[in-house]
Amino acid sequence: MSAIIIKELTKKFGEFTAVDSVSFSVETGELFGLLGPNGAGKTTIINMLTTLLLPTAGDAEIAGYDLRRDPGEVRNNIGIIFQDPSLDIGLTGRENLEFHAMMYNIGSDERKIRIREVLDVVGLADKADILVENYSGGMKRRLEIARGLIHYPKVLFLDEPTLGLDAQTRRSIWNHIRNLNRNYGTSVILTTHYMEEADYLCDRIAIIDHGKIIALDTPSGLKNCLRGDCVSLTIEGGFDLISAALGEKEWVREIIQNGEMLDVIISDYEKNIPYIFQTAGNLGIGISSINFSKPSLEDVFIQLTGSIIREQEGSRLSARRDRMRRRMLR
Ligand SMILES: Nc1ncnc2c1ncn2[C@@H]1O[C@H](COP(=O)(O)OP(=O)(O)OP(=O)(O)O)[C@@H](O)[C@H]1O
Repeated sequence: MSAIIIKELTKKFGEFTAVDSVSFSVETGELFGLLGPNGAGKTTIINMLTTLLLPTAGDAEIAGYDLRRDPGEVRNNIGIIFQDPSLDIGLTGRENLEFHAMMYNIGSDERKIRIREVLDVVGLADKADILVENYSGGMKRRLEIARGLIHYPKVLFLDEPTLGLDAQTRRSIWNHIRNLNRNYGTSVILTTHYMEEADYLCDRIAIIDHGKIIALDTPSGLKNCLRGDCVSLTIEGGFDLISAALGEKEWVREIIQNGEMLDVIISDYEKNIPYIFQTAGNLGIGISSINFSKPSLEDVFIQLTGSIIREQEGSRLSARRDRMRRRMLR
């Protein structure tokens, strides 16, 4: 059964189309990612699916309930963790959870059980009685996740769950999201513009740009659509010899010489890389350095949109990595 079914969902703000006839389904128990740059339309999709925003056109079913006909039942069956923190920092973690559980009419005994349970899921049991104003950014995020779980939602929406957090905290949040998905079977739909996050966490990813889905697949399915892995060798001469020898192999897709470097685009590198060494050795060609890169989701995004995710435009990639990437994408 599908946790979410979306049919041609559209949102216009005046003349501007923020979400343009988007259709996809999320299976029960799936961890599904909406990946795209700032302004792509991810939050607008989440806001429509969580009944915060009326669609201009299209339909959706969430946890078996129709978005337009049963918005109340949709709300009862979902949890939402927003981009902007919405905790009461003057209360303790436990008090925040108490308050939220009461809003869902969860009785006092059951409340205690559930609060203990969700605190365990996010690893905050020993910090529950500290004021939230003394929590770190990562702890606040984890408390928000715990709060979103308190009424046992069938579907959990996470809008940029690790925005602005450091790498270590981000990884810890990822593990908590994975655990709750595995242990509770909660279907999760999250938005992110972090490629690594989508790759690490999601069973499937929809890449969104300018309000449209431009690709939808598993992370490996998305990456496999590219040309192959790039092995970049620095060798001391013998380019023609080694190119001819490697060029006979069916797993070699392309060989490009660039100064002292030879870029070999191959499939199945784990299996085939020893053969490259062996060939060079047999021909008496010395390899002074070797570099290897697999296609990343960022490469997929570049191929699909012709640009890197806009937030990352400022970060400079090394010339070599850039060059290798272009080889893989051609
Ligand atoms: N209430 C609104 N009125 C007018 N335009 C809006 C409104 N809400 C969003 N938009 C526009 O719709 C587009 C999609 O915005 P949205 O917030 O969904 O993008 P996003 O992919 O979630 O980006 P981010 O990663 O920055 O959150 C943007 O161009 C945004 O400016």
